[in-house]
Amino acid sequence: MKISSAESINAVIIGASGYAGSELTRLVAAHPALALAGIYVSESSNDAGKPLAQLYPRLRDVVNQPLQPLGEQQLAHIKQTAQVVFIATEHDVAAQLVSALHDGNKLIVDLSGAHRLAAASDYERYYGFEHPFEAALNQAVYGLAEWYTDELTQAQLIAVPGCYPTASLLALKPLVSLLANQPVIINAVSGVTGAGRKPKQNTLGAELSLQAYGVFSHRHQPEIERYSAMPVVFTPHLGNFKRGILASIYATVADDVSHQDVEQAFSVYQKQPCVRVGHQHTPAIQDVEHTGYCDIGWHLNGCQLIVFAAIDNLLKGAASQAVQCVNLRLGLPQTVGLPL
Ligand SMILES: NC(=O)C1=CN([C@@H]2O[C@H](COP(=O)(O)OP(=O)(O)OC[C@H]3O[C@@H](n4cnc5c(N)ncnc54)[C@H](OP(=O)(O)O)[C@@H]3O)[C@@H](O)[C@H]2O)C=CC1
Ligand SMILES: CC(=O)N[C@@H](CCC(=O)OP(=O)(O)O)C(=O)O
Repeated sequence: MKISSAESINAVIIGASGYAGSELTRLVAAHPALALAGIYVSESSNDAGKPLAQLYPRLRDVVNQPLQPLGEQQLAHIKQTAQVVFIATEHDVAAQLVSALHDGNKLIVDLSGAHRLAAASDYERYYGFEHPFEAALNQAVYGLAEWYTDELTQAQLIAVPGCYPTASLLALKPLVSLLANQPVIINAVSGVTGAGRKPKQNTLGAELSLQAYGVFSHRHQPEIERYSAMPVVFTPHLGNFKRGILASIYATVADDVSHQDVEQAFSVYQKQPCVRVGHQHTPAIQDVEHTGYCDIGWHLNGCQLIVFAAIDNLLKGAASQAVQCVNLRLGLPQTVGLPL
């Protein structure tokens, strides 16, 4: 798929009323090369027919379209007319949608985890559903934009990384050759929008605190291990704030690794517009909130390396990274339409 300057690409968003989908809708509506051709929720959704701006008043006069129920007829219409389909639904729904829509004529961008792991059996183990379309797992390109740039220019199906893996992998991947053979520890805290808009007991205001969850069992552990090619101990934490992730990563470097070596490793991001790195920096969520940046800070003391990475979970951790990937796929500068 190539575009000329006079042409805009028809893009639809399924799951547009969710936290990730609504951010994505805002970015696509303002994107100079994309035309927002439809926004969808489930067929029986309570929000079907409502303008998106009724749910999110900050989108008044920004997105005027109504949310459409996704029935058979709408699915057939998307199949015939859309050039880019963004999916921001639950993982199992996304897997079914990719299976229904995948035809080689459109770019599918899946923000869920349904195409990030290697084998159908991983989905039974870590996601608790039977994957309907195993062949898609081989075809999907992992959308960590700074690292899979060449692959993304050819992709038909993009698996946008999870929010915790985005922060963790951007911090870890440059370091792989410097680390000693010791487990890497990742402790990451997320704002509550990471859990989605559907109400749940543990996301009620009165229940929120700061608490670990998913100990030794979170589905992002295999995702981080797959794309860093190293064993990690990953522990997510839910915080009592709305958005953002701070990952604190503890690693041991090999005996002869110097400050210059670490500096050199992170210079891989020198020309990357969405990643900002600083020696002895301690990144804060407020500095990346509502932006598509990942801020990284590193500290070396002898062989002990501590790296911090901060992102907005809904942007670099989901919606803006999805747009960054589409920009690469369309041959555009990767920052077009990104909130930087
Ligand atoms: N929140 C985050 O920080 C991140 C989320 N993600 C992933 O993105 C996806 C969306 O997450 P999030 O926005 O938080 O979730 P939400 O629960 O906030 O939104 C889910 C959306 O999907 C819609 N939906 C549900 N079922 C269907 C269906 N059968 N057909 C069409 N639309 C449907 C919902 O609308 P309705 O129910 O009314 O139909 C809603 O619009 C998930 O896979 C999540 O794991 C990835 C990275 C970060
Ligand atoms: C706070 C919170 O609940 N976070 C979510 C992660 C959200 C995310 O990145 O995404 P994927 O589901 O797309 O992998 C969780 O731990 O399940």
